Amino acid sequence: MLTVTGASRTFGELEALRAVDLEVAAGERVALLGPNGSGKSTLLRIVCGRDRPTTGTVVFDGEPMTEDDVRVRARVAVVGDALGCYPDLTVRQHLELVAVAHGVPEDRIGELLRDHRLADRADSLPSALSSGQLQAMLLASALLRPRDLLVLDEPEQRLDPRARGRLADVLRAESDNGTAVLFATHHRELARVAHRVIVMEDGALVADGSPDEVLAEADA
Ligand SMILES: Nc1ncnc2c1ncn2[C@@H]1O[C@H](COP(=O)(O)OP(=O)(O)OP(=O)(O)O)[C@@H](O)[C@H]1O
Repeated sequence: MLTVTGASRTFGELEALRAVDLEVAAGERVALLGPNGSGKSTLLRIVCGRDRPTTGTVVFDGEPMTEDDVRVRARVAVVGDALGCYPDLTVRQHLELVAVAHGVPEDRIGELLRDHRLADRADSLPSALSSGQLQAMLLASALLRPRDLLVLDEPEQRLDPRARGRLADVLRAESDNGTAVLFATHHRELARVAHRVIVMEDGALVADGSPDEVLAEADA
């Protein structure tokens, strides 16, 4: 589904990504671990078409990704920033907007609100939500729209342990349905949900293997 080859990204003198190669297959769950500033978000922004590599290529479903690629906008769901949040729309209106924009029926909205413990906040504005509820709304929005690749940047942020458990279930169900899932996390237990864990350091991929292999090595 996704092939990144030799992707680098520099910001002035800083090499935030150093010739990264990465493949994620349909139905695969891949976790990115690594310290603050190691390049995880930079890589995720590039794979979802929100930034371009300074050098290297990104191929999505067999086609080179272009700037502001319509295919990517239609098929890649992203959870990772609050940019998708309008201060004057309620939680339910956000989901309705996503449904209309992506041409999907609105009949799953109620179920998503219930699944993500937002049913009693459906008529609240984002400013009245807790940070965990806001994160739940962004996740529910991504799950309402069509997607072949789901990209999540630290989706566990601000979630309590039960909500984190639901997130782990969502990630498993997504890839069981054939969606490629790529997520950055600082939470090792969430990384265990992945088929493959990749560790980044200083802009480079320094380990890639099963959760057992990679996390045992990281502990050593
Ligand atoms: N727009 C930008 N301009 C300049 N430097 C940037 C920019 N975006 C990222 N960087 C730098 O690139 C490096 C990688 O940042 P990135 O956000 O990818 O790290 P990360 O692994 O996601 O970190 P964290 O775990 O803290 O989220 C950092 O040194 C960061 O300061």
